[in-house]
Amino acid sequence: MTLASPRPQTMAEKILSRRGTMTVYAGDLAVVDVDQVMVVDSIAQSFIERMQRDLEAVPKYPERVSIVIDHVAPASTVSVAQAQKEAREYAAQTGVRLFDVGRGICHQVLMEEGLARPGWIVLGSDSHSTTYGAVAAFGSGMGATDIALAAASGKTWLKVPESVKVTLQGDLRPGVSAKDVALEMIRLLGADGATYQSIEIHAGDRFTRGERMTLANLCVEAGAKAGLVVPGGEILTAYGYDVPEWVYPDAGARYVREVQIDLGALAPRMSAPSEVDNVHDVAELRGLKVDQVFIGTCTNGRLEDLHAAADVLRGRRVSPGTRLLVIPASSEVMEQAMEDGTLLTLQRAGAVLGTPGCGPCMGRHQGVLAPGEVCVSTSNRNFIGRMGDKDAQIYLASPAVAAATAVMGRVALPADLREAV
Ligand SMILES: CC(C)[C@H](C(=O)O)[C@@H](O)C(=O)O
Ligand code: SF4
Repeated sequence: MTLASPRPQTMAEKILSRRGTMTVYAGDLAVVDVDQVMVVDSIAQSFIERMQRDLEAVPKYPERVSIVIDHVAPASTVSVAQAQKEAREYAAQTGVRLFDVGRGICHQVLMEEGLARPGWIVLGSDSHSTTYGAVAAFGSGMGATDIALAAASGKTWLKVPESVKVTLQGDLRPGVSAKDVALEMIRLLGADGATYQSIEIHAGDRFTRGERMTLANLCVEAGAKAGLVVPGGEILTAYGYDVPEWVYPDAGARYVREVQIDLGALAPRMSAPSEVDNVHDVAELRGLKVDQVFIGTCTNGRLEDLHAAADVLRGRRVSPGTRLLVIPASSEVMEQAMEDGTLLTLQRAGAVLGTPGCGPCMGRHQGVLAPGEVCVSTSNRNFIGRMGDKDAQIYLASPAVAAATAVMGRVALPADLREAV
């Protein structure tokens, strides 16, 4: 650890300095208190084994540990059902929180439950834990062993990451969304372009909490350790968060790389197989025949995403020969979408609605792809074999583009539908 000095700090350095109780810079090893530890169903068995067999420990602060049954929920096989049963029993014995089948995707649930807050350090057994950066929390994914150590001790150690500064300028044109910005960011940085770095996104007061989640979520696709969206204006306080002064990066902080994105110049984007940074304008891929469209996930399964899809699908039908799966990110999202009629609009358009959770995002159940099939998904990964067969192809896009594609049965922009009427 470096002795206190006046050198300006990045947001990651600020948060890992823990409210100014110490002063750390990129490259330092920091031992920090962890505010929340999150364990997903798929990792729960190894987590429990590490805790009980290797560490012979119980969670030091049970209220700081959450288990979420989301990736394969409801269970698809006997062994999955058994693992989930053990996770429930473990939660009952130790007093850690358990969010069971149907509550939703881990990152969405933690956010809704207020278990990620500005300045917090949140570790998850899931790579997309960078999502918590949406509310200025240092969120990071770790493996079962590190997660178990954090649960047992209430602390973790990590090397303070270098930071990349991404500055968003101007205003988005109509029809262009935070997902398009996120895909463009990954293209600019490259799939390994920010390995073990913190991506610090300067977005001003643009973007809702959900949109900020989309941006922070994709950061791990550039290899980032964390993705921190700097709170701008009153945006987070409007959601009821208390934003302490010490989370903000200092002017003059040191970045390893700086990138600007001119929002006004951005058109709807699409990531083509089989790397997330293979990003093109949707217009270039227009017309490609699509078998399945999936709207959901921790990237784009929120109410505003379902609204964007319903706006396109209202009064229209999914193309015969194309399947549209819609899976709300959480039970809260599902309830709101029921109340305001969004789900009815989607159902009437021919969508197949699923239980809140990860759905087919990582190819475990509820919509895996056959060889040769093409899927447009609002998720964050299009690797070979990600959603089923290795010869299936996945294109990543925004909910509006996904919805337009479902109507046309081919890659399309919402504007193409208006022309087709
Ligand atoms: C199952 C889980 C560990 C995995 C992850 O780490 O991200 C999954 O959520 C994914 O998106 O690939
Ligand atoms: S929705 Fe997809 S990316 Fe998100 S946590 Fe689930 S499997 Fe991972």
